[in-house]
Amino acid sequence: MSLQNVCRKGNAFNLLNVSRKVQCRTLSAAVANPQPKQKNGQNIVLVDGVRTPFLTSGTTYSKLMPHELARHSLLSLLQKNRLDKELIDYIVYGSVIQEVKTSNIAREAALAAGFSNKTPAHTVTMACISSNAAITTGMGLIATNTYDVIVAGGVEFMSDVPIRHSRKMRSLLLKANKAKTLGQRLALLSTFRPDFLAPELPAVAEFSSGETMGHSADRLASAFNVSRSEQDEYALRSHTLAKEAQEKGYFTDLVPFKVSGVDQIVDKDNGIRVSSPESLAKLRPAFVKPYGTVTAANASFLTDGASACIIMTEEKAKQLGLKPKAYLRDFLYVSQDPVNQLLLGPAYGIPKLLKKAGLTLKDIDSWEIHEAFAGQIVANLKALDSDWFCKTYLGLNEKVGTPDLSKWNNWGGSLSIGHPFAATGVRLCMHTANRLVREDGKLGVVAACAAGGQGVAMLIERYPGATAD
Ligand SMILES: CC(=O)SCCNC(=O)CCNC(=O)[C@H](O)C(C)(C)COP(=O)(O)OP(=O)(O)OC[C@H]1O[C@@H](n2cnc3c(N)ncnc32)[C@H](O)[C@@H]1OP(=O)(O)O
Repeated sequence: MSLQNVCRKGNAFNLLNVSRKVQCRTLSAAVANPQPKQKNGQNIVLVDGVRTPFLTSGTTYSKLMPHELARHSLLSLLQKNRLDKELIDYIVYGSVIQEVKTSNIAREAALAAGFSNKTPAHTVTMACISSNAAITTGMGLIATNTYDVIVAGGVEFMSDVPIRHSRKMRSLLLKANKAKTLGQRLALLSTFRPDFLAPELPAVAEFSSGETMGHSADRLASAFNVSRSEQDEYALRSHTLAKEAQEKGYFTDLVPFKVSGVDQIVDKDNGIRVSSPESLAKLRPAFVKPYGTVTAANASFLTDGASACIIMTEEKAKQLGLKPKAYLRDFLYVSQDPVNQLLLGPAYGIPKLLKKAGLTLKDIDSWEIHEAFAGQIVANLKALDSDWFCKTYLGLNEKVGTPDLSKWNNWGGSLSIGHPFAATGVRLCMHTANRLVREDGKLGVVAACAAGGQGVAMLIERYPGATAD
């Protein structure tokens, strides 16, 4: 049976009904009174995290370089928490579409921020979960007693992406560089053809299949029978909740940015846009034309932004007199077929994480799930609520069920706040930590899909006495 059939086997999904009336179902592995434990005996805490305002690409950040955005997140993190640079043992930073001049952007941003040249830094890349990978790399370094205090973050800069010469042109230029005589150069010149000039533009696409993320999301939505109106409804929910959270001042992870050469200080995400259902319905498909259902409004948009957080052992935080936001309790990565299941990371990761931690859906107080596309999110929810999907692909005896949507991305998500690929993971963790405080919860789950058919799920627990500032 193919994914195309799964939707026909499940109930129609209605976002508004689900959000208010959902009944959480238990995982078969559920245990009573769960108490997440740290496996290595050391509690690792998320002390705090910050981000630049997330801006649609081509707007106010467009003249910067990515390491400058990253620098701002690093400096703001230290300033906000009144920490000395010398305290930081190691920096791990994520980046997806790399600026070739700053390929180890962790190091370049650290040097630009004035960190000592004795502070090592490396860059990780794992598509849209790169800053999750940075955080969990940091957790590993702490767990092995290699370092005590880690800064983890990520940056993405879609306003300027590397555009390459064609392979033929690159080959010609490299040969010309090595040519020793005028004759050799002229001989090479005679091989030039006008089509060599066609540039290679980067695409937000899967290398193994060549398919764009948007096209794949459209196919996924169709496979799970997610209608256009369900997608628009979800997108509208995301923008509405993000606007509310923005107006209430909940985005305390956001640090204003004075961009050089720009008079006004950037102090808000600029992609949040609450539209009417009618105007959303009028938009044309963005990827699969003319019949696709993914549009510019129900897709995450190309975004510039950077984020950074600080993690350490609980013991170290106590020594330093810091007040952490949360415990980083557990995490895992999943990977699956990058063609037909490219964006199903949460559907694979959430059940596995809950099982590992001995928890059920109803134990989770805050869900922070990356919204690559509205259709992708609804497809993941349908997958979790499908007996067929859970039995066939997750090896479970029954469906996982639907998380309580009244606890789901309550401050909006990547659709509305923006998705600077490698910076999103820290934003998800910080929104989880801050929501647990404001919503008086204990446990939160972060989950995200990523290119390559991969995904992450993380378990976060509110720290006693944490504040949401
Ligand atoms: C694991 C992962 O995360 S995978 C996800 C990775 N990310 C991606 O793949 C990025 C996907 N997004 C994109 O590529 C781009 O944002 C696109 C192709 C969807 C849209 O790009 P653009 O066409 O440049 O978008 P643009 O902002 O111009 O919007 C197109 C139209 O939609 C309208 N629109 C956009 N958002 C909204 C909205 N929320 N409400 C109403 N109208 C909207 C715009 O006003 C515009 O209308 P116009 O043509 O009348 O001016």
